[in-house]
Amino acid sequence: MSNMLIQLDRVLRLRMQQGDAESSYVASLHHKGLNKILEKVGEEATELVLAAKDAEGKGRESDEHKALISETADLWFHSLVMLAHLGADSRAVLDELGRRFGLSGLEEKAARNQD
Ligand SMILES: N=c1c2ncn([C@@H]3O[C@H](COP(=O)(O)OP(=O)(O)OP(=O)(O)O)[C@@H](O)[C@H]3O)c2ncn1[C@@H]1O[C@H](COP(=O)(O)O)[C@@H](O)[C@H]1O
Repeated sequence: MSNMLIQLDRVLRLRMQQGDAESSYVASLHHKGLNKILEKVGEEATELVLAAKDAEGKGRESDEHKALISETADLWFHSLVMLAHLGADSRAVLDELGRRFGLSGLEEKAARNQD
């Protein structure tokens, strides 16, 4: 899975460096700038919340679950475009998740509140 993200990061970076806004959606987003990218991230997050509400109680083969997966992919994709625009990529996010792996969220929160 992370291999797919790393390949996608590479394409997103290339589109930012040399993509044509007329023929590439990613290049067009970079061309429009951070505010447009953030607008898309916000829009996709809202669409995901609505899809998740619709998917509650439905089976994995239902149209609602297919929409849930599709909206999650849209949000991940636009978040990766945002990271690329700001000079970061999915590797840093995967490293952060790796750092957290096995660390209880509640324990981490308790340790933070002691600071
Ligand atoms: N994974 C994606 C991907 N997911 C979603 N999208 C596009 O995201 C866009 C936004 O979705 P919306 O439903 O909001 O569409 P919209 O209403 O037309 O968008 P706006 O007019 O509001 O901008 C759609 O045009 C989708 O096609 C993606 N576009 C590109 N990729 C990947 O990025 C690569 C490079 O893409 P290009 O730069 O277009 O070549 C592709 O090969 C893919 O791997």
